[in-house]
Amino acid sequence: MDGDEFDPSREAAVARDREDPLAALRDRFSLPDDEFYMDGNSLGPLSTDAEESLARVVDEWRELGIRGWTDADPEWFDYGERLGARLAPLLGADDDEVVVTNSTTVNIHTLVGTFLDRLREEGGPTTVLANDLDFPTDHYAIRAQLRQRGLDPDDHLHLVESRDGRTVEEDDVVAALEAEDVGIVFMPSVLYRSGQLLDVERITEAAHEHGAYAGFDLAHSIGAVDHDLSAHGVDFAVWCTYKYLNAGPGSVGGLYVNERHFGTTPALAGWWGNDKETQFDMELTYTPARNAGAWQIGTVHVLSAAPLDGSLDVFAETTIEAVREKSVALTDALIRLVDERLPDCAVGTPRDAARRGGHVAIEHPEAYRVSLALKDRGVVVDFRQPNVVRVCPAPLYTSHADVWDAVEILREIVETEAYAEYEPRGAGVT
Ligand SMILES: Cc1ncc(COP(=O)(O)O)c(C=O)c1O
Ligand SMILES: Nc1ccccc1C(=O)C[C@H](N)C(=O)O
Repeated sequence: MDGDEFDPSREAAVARDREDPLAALRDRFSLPDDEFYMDGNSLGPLSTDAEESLARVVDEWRELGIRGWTDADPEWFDYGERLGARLAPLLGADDDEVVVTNSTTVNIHTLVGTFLDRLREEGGPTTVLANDLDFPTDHYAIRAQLRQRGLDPDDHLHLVESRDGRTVEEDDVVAALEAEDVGIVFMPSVLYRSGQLLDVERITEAAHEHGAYAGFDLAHSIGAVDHDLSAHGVDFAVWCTYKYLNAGPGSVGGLYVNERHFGTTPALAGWWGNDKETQFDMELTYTPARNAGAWQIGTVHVLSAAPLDGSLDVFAETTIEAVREKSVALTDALIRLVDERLPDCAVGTPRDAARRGGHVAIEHPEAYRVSLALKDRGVVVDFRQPNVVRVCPAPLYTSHADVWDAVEILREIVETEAYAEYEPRGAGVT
């Protein structure tokens, strides 16, 4: 972050918005005028485009019934592959390396399982390297896959430990690869709490130098950060589509498999991953598709994939590089405003844009109650244990003025201790 010439005034924020090439896209989203929606890193908002693509499938279901598999436009039979190809430019991948299928967690199961099986065949180490700040579901899935192969997860899941409780040093990932026999490095692109962006290229290179496979959970970067998975030689990746891709609650996830692994038998096989040419021959022998589609399991979830189709029409009006550029500008402004105006809060997100994803972790000892006070005042954010308010100025629908106004509301809550009126945290979704 350059230390110079940031004008913290609201007028300057409005002036930045006037120069914003993405400003018009905001109108595509259903967002109340009196609300600041800063939780798109958890659940993106509805766009008219997503609503239309969902309505289209419902109409086709009504009008075509079973014929929709072949006669719908687009046909449902290869809905997952087609959406995968539409996502490929956001990932720096070839069309057939990407498929929209399953949930992130299921995709971790099948891909970590697949590469553990490969390692066994190759006689490599069946150990997975993750980190101690991961989103829990990643560990649950990895540990379950190890257990299913008779491997003790306490011995076979190794964790890189964070030095500061916020970030993971790539140097420590490399050091772990040097010190231990690792079979699979599985890391997030962006840490869900602090928003740190890890160096996917460096981790992949280091993994390969040490004979390990490199897989990534892109849940917090897809749609906000540009990727170059194929150029970096990443082995596999997974993500969800309900955050920055705005495809709706529980929308279908996605996965990437590098083309050099095509033909590998998926750990969780099912007929939807069979070669499309022979799928309806109903052979009892499974023939994996020669593309990422092989990692599908059962029938494509057309209704919960449909909103993504429309959502990608919004992305098609810009480039992921332009989206990333605006995202960096917004998070930069947010961090500077917190520094300038909120002396009682700390920023838990790296200040170097190259190490930052699309959201900012604002730390305060009363973060939970602060998040409730913010929501009550129309600033939709979330709280993450133990002291983080996550604020996500998602670039497709957030302006610099929104960021300025949200910081002002936060300043007032913190300065007047307005959070004191709220109950401490109990159970439930935060
Ligand atoms: C890094 C990460 N992985 C996975 C998930 C969730 O996976 P799923 O969509 O399977 O619930 C989340 C958020 O819920 C996440 O932040
Ligand atoms: N899928 C959800 C369902 C309900 C509430 C939150 C989520 C999230 O996605 C949380 C998010 N992954 C996080 O980074 O905390």
